[in-house]
Amino acid sequence: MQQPCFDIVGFDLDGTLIDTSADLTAAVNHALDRLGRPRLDVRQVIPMIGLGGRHMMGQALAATGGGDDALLDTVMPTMLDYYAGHLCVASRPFADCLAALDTLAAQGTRLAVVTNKRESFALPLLEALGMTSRFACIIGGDTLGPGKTKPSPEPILAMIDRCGGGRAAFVGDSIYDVRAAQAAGVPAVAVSFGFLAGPVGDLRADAVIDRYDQLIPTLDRL
Ligand SMILES: O=C(O)COP(=O)(O)O
Ligand SMILES: [Mg+2]
Repeated sequence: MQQPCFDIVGFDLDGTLIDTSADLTAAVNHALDRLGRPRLDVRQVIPMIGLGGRHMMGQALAATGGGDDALLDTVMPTMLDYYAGHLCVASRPFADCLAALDTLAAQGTRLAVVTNKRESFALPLLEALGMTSRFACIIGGDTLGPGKTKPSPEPILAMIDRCGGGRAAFVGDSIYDVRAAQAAGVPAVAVSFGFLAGPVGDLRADAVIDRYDQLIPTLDRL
Protein backbone atom coordinates (compact mmCIF):
# COMPACT_ATOMS: atom_id res chain seq x y z
CA MET A 1 0.00 0.00 0.00
CA GLN A 2 1.23 3.46 -0.95
CA GLN A 3 2.43 5.79 1.81
CA PRO A 4 -0.11 8.54 2.60
CA CYS A 5 0.74 11.90 1.06
CA PHE A 6 -1.04 13.67 3.94
CA ASP A 7 -1.62 12.53 7.53
CA ILE A 8 -4.97 14.35 7.62
CA VAL A 9 -7.38 15.25 4.82
CA GLY A 10 -10.31 17.47 5.79
CA PHE A 11 -13.46 17.98 3.77
CA ASP A 12 -16.15 20.60 3.57
CA LEU A 13 -19.63 19.03 3.66
CA ASP A 14 -22.21 20.91 1.53
CA GLY A 15 -21.15 20.87 -2.11
CA THR A 16 -17.97 18.89 -1.45
CA LEU A 17 -18.77 15.55 0.20
CA ILE A 18 -22.53 15.66 -0.22
CA ASP A 19 -24.86 17.22 -2.77
CA THR A 20 -27.33 18.80 -0.35
CA SER A 21 -28.60 21.36 -2.85
CA ALA A 22 -32.09 19.88 -3.44
CA ASP A 23 -32.87 19.48 0.29
CA LEU A 24 -31.57 22.97 1.13
CA THR A 25 -33.62 24.42 -1.76
CA ALA A 26 -36.74 22.63 -0.50
CA ALA A 27 -36.24 24.17 2.98
CA VAL A 28 -35.73 27.65 1.50
CA ASN A 29 -38.83 27.26 -0.68
CA HIS A 30 -40.91 26.05 2.27
CA ALA A 31 -40.02 29.30 4.06
CA LEU A 32 -40.66 31.40 0.94
CA ASP A 33 -44.07 29.71 0.51
CA ARG A 34 -44.99 30.78 4.05
CA LEU A 35 -44.16 34.37 3.14
CA GLY A 36 -46.12 34.17 -0.13
CA ARG A 37 -42.90 34.74 -2.05
CA PRO A 38 -41.93 33.10 -5.38
CA ARG A 39 -39.99 29.86 -5.15
CA LEU A 40 -36.33 29.65 -6.18
CA ASP A 41 -34.74 27.12 -8.50
CA VAL A 42 -31.93 24.97 -7.11
CA ARG A 43 -29.51 26.78 -9.46
CA GLN A 44 -30.43 30.07 -7.79
CA VAL A 45 -29.94 28.66 -4.28
CA ILE A 46 -26.59 26.95 -4.93
CA PRO A 47 -24.49 30.18 -4.88
CA MET A 48 -26.24 31.18 -1.62
CA ILE A 49 -24.84 28.11 0.23
CA GLY A 50 -21.57 28.12 2.13
CA LEU A 51 -21.79 30.60 5.00
CA GLY A 52 -24.48 28.85 7.01
CA GLY A 53 -28.26 28.75 6.91
CA ARG A 54 -28.89 32.33 7.99
CA HIS A 55 -26.76 33.70 5.18
CA MET A 56 -28.51 31.39 2.67
CA MET A 57 -31.99 32.45 3.82
CA GLY A 58 -30.98 36.13 3.85
CA GLN A 59 -29.85 35.82 0.23
CA ALA A 60 -33.12 34.04 -0.66
CA LEU A 61 -35.11 36.92 0.85
CA ALA A 62 -32.96 39.44 -1.02
CA ALA A 63 -33.65 37.59 -4.30
CA THR A 64 -37.43 37.53 -3.78
CA GLY A 65 -38.32 41.07 -2.76
CA GLY A 66 -35.91 41.93 0.05
CA GLY A 67 -36.24 41.77 3.80
CA ASP A 68 -34.58 43.08 6.94
CA ASP A 69 -33.07 41.25 9.91
CA ALA A 70 -36.44 41.17 11.68
CA LEU A 71 -38.04 39.30 8.77
CA LEU A 72 -35.05 36.96 8.65
CA ASP A 73 -35.44 36.30 12.40
CA THR A 74 -39.10 35.41 11.82
CA VAL A 75 -38.53 33.11 8.89
CA MET A 76 -35.42 31.26 10.10
CA PRO A 77 -37.26 28.85 12.46
CA THR A 78 -39.63 27.94 9.59
CA MET A 79 -36.71 27.09 7.30
CA LEU A 80 -34.68 25.32 10.00
CA ASP A 81 -37.60 23.22 11.30
CA TYR A 82 -38.42 22.06 7.79
CA TYR A 83 -34.79 21.23 7.03
CA ALA A 84 -34.43 19.31 10.31
CA GLY A 85 -37.31 17.09 9.25
CA HIS A 86 -36.13 16.65 5.63
CA LEU A 87 -32.33 16.52 5.97
CA CYS A 88 -31.66 13.56 3.75
CA VAL A 89 -34.49 13.23 1.23
CA ALA A 90 -32.34 13.76 -1.88
CA SER A 91 -28.89 14.45 -0.35
CA ARG A 92 -26.25 11.96 -1.49
CA PRO A 93 -22.43 11.82 -1.58
CA PHE A 94 -20.94 13.04 -4.85
CA ALA A 95 -19.90 10.37 -7.37
CA ASP A 96 -16.86 8.31 -6.33
CA CYS A 97 -16.53 10.26 -3.06
CA LEU A 98 -16.84 7.19 -0.84
CA ALA A 99 -14.29 5.25 -2.91
CA ALA A 100 -11.79 8.11 -2.53
CA LEU A 101 -12.41 8.23 1.24
CA ASP A 102 -11.91 4.45 1.43
CA THR A 103 -8.59 4.62 -0.42
CA LEU A 104 -7.31 7.47 1.75
CA ALA A 105 -8.35 5.64 4.93
CA ALA A 106 -6.68 2.44 3.71
CA GLN A 107 -3.44 4.45 3.26
CA GLY A 108 -3.68 5.48 6.92
CA THR A 109 -4.85 9.04 6.32
CA ARG A 110 -7.13 10.45 9.03
CA LEU A 111 -10.27 12.03 7.59
CA ALA A 112 -12.25 14.96 8.99
CA VAL A 113 -15.20 17.21 8.18
CA VAL A 114 -15.14 20.98 8.71
CA THR A 115 -18.46 22.52 7.72
CA ASN A 116 -20.25 25.80 8.38
CA LYS A 117 -23.43 23.75 8.78
CA ARG A 118 -24.52 23.50 12.39
CA GLU A 119 -23.65 20.23 14.15
CA SER A 120 -27.30 19.39 14.74
CA PHE A 121 -27.69 19.07 10.95
CA ALA A 122 -24.23 17.86 9.94
CA LEU A 123 -24.13 14.92 12.38
CA PRO A 124 -27.53 13.36 11.57
CA LEU A 125 -26.98 13.91 7.84
CA LEU A 126 -23.64 12.09 7.87
CA GLU A 127 -25.23 9.40 10.07
CA ALA A 128 -28.19 8.95 7.69
CA LEU A 129 -25.73 8.34 4.86
CA GLY A 130 -23.68 5.90 6.96
CA MET A 131 -20.60 8.14 6.77
CA THR A 132 -19.98 9.16 10.41
CA SER A 133 -17.48 6.46 11.34
CA ARG A 134 -15.16 7.45 8.48
CA PHE A 135 -14.19 10.68 10.21
CA ALA A 136 -11.81 11.21 13.12
CA CYS A 137 -13.57 14.50 13.83
CA ILE A 138 -16.54 16.49 12.56
CA ILE A 139 -16.46 20.23 13.24
CA GLY A 140 -19.67 22.19 12.56
CA GLY A 141 -20.36 25.89 12.30
CA ASP A 142 -21.34 26.03 15.98
CA THR A 143 -18.76 23.59 17.37
CA LEU A 144 -16.10 26.11 18.36
CA GLY A 145 -18.25 29.13 19.17
CA PRO A 146 -19.15 32.44 17.51
CA GLY A 147 -16.83 33.70 14.78
CA LYS A 148 -14.88 30.44 14.62
CA THR A 149 -16.27 29.36 11.27
CA LYS A 150 -14.66 29.27 7.83
CA PRO A 151 -13.13 31.51 6.42
CA SER A 152 -11.45 31.76 9.85
CA PRO A 153 -8.52 29.34 10.09
CA GLU A 154 -9.68 28.27 13.58
CA PRO A 155 -11.80 25.26 12.57
CA ILE A 156 -9.02 23.96 10.30
CA LEU A 157 -6.47 24.32 13.12
CA ALA A 158 -8.91 22.59 15.50
CA MET A 159 -9.31 19.78 12.96
CA ILE A 160 -5.54 19.22 12.87
CA ASP A 161 -5.39 19.26 16.65
CA ARG A 162 -8.34 16.89 17.08
CA CYS A 163 -6.88 14.52 14.49
CA GLY A 164 -3.66 14.30 16.51
CA GLY A 165 -1.51 16.64 14.39
CA GLY A 166 0.44 16.08 11.19
CA ARG A 167 0.53 17.28 7.59
CA ALA A 168 -2.97 18.26 6.45
CA ALA A 169 -4.82 19.21 3.27
CA PHE A 170 -8.37 20.54 2.91
CA VAL A 171 -10.92 19.93 0.17
CA GLY A 172 -13.79 22.37 -0.39
CA ASP A 173 -16.07 24.11 -2.86
CA SER A 174 -16.13 27.74 -1.75
CA ILE A 175 -13.89 30.73 -1.20
CA TYR A 176 -14.53 30.29 2.55
CA ASP A 177 -12.94 26.83 2.42
CA VAL A 178 -9.91 27.98 0.45
CA ARG A 179 -9.35 31.05 2.65
CA ALA A 180 -9.71 29.07 5.87
CA ALA A 181 -7.29 26.38 4.70
CA GLN A 182 -4.69 28.77 3.34
CA ALA A 183 -4.89 30.98 6.48
CA ALA A 184 -4.20 27.83 8.51
CA GLY A 185 -1.19 27.06 6.30
CA VAL A 186 -2.86 24.06 4.71
CA PRO A 187 -3.08 23.41 0.93
CA ALA A 188 -6.61 23.75 -0.45
CA VAL A 189 -8.10 21.55 -3.16
CA ALA A 190 -11.24 22.96 -4.80
CA VAL A 191 -13.92 20.73 -6.33
CA SER A 192 -15.29 22.12 -9.59
CA PHE A 193 -18.59 20.20 -9.18
CA GLY A 194 -19.56 21.96 -5.92
CA PHE A 195 -21.76 24.93 -5.06
CA LEU A 196 -19.77 27.53 -6.94
CA ALA A 197 -20.75 31.20 -7.10
CA GLY A 198 -18.41 31.82 -10.08
CA PRO A 199 -15.54 30.22 -12.01
CA VAL A 200 -13.63 27.68 -9.89
CA GLY A 201 -10.37 29.46 -10.81
CA ASP A 202 -11.56 32.50 -8.82
CA LEU A 203 -11.15 30.45 -5.63
CA ARG A 204 -7.35 30.43 -6.13
CA ALA A 205 -7.06 26.99 -4.61
CA ASP A 206 -3.76 25.14 -4.71
CA ALA A 207 -5.37 22.54 -6.99
CA VAL A 208 -8.74 21.82 -8.60
CA ILE A 209 -10.41 18.45 -9.15
CA ASP A 210 -13.33 17.77 -11.48
CA ARG A 211 -14.03 14.27 -10.17
CA TYR A 212 -13.23 12.35 -6.99
CA ASP A 213 -11.00 9.88 -8.83
CA GLN A 214 -8.59 12.81 -9.35
CA LEU A 215 -8.29 13.52 -5.61
CA ILE A 216 -5.51 11.15 -4.59
CA PRO A 217 -3.24 11.79 -7.61
CA THR A 218 -3.80 15.52 -6.99
CA LEU A 219 -2.89 15.25 -3.29
CA ASP A 220 0.21 13.25 -4.28
CA ARG A 221 1.37 16.19 -6.41
CA LEU A 222 0.85 18.91 -3.77
O1 LIG B 1 -24.22 25.33 5.58
C1 LIG B 1 -23.61 26.01 4.73
O2 LIG B 1 -24.02 27.08 4.25
C2 LIG B 1 -22.28 25.56 4.24
O3 LIG B 1 -21.83 24.35 4.67
P1 LIG B 1 -20.37 23.87 4.16
O4 LIG B 1 -19.39 24.67 4.97
O5 LIG B 1 -20.38 22.40 4.48
O6 LIG B 1 -20.31 24.15 2.69
MG1 LIG C 1 -19.43 23.90 0.77
